[in-house]
Amino acid sequence: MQIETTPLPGVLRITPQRFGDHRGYFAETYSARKLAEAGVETVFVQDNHSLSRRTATLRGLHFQAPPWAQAKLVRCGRGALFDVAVDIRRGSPTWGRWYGAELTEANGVQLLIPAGFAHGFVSRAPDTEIVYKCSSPYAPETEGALLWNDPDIGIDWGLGGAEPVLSEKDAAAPPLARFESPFGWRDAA
Ligand SMILES: Cc1cn([C@H]2C[C@H](O)[C@@H](COP(=O)(O)OP(=O)(O)O[C@H]3O[C@H](C)C(=O)[C@H](O)[C@H]3O)O2)c(=O)[nH]c1=O
Repeated sequence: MQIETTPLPGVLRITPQRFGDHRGYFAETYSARKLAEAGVETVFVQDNHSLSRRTATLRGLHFQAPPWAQAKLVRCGRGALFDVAVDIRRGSPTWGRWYGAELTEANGVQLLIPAGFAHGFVSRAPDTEIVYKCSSPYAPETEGALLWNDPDIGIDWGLGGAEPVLSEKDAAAPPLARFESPFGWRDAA
């Protein structure tokens, strides 16, 4: 399992080892022991799985506020997606900065996104399935959202001019300028 830092401190890029043979491949997609060896002690309590039927389906930017803030370990189970994390911790030196990576079933790459970051992704193939572990259970009363195409964040989703498929909630999310973050820079997750 390769665990690498990214240009956005706190967000990690994880690539599990794949053992290929004539049948296909095997990979440990989550290992508490290997993450702990790399200093990652996050305890996950819920697995999520969503299917996005159409290419350019965009879900995000979402988070849950404390005390139900969620760190996420994200991977693509089928198809391809571009996964994005945005630092929304007030006072953080990287406030409002984003990092994205292409996660595909073929590359097996994962992102570990700490609590205090908003998360979103856009599908890059039909019938794309995202699978991710969360460090807190679903708490809808603490859910928040940030506008996916806020120019002050400036995410390049790689849409190539395609109109994204959005939920009503996501289309109406506030931009950073009108956003009250529940996260402080040094808040515990
Ligand atoms: C997130 C969640 C949702 N639900 C139910 C609530 C709705 O009836 C239905 C769809 O929920 P939603 O439209 O919020 O799903 P997404 O737009 O994919 O939201 C997720 O997308 C971004 C990328 C995330 O990182 C979050 O996990 C989450 O916000 O699933 C649950 O029952 N449990 C849950 O943990």
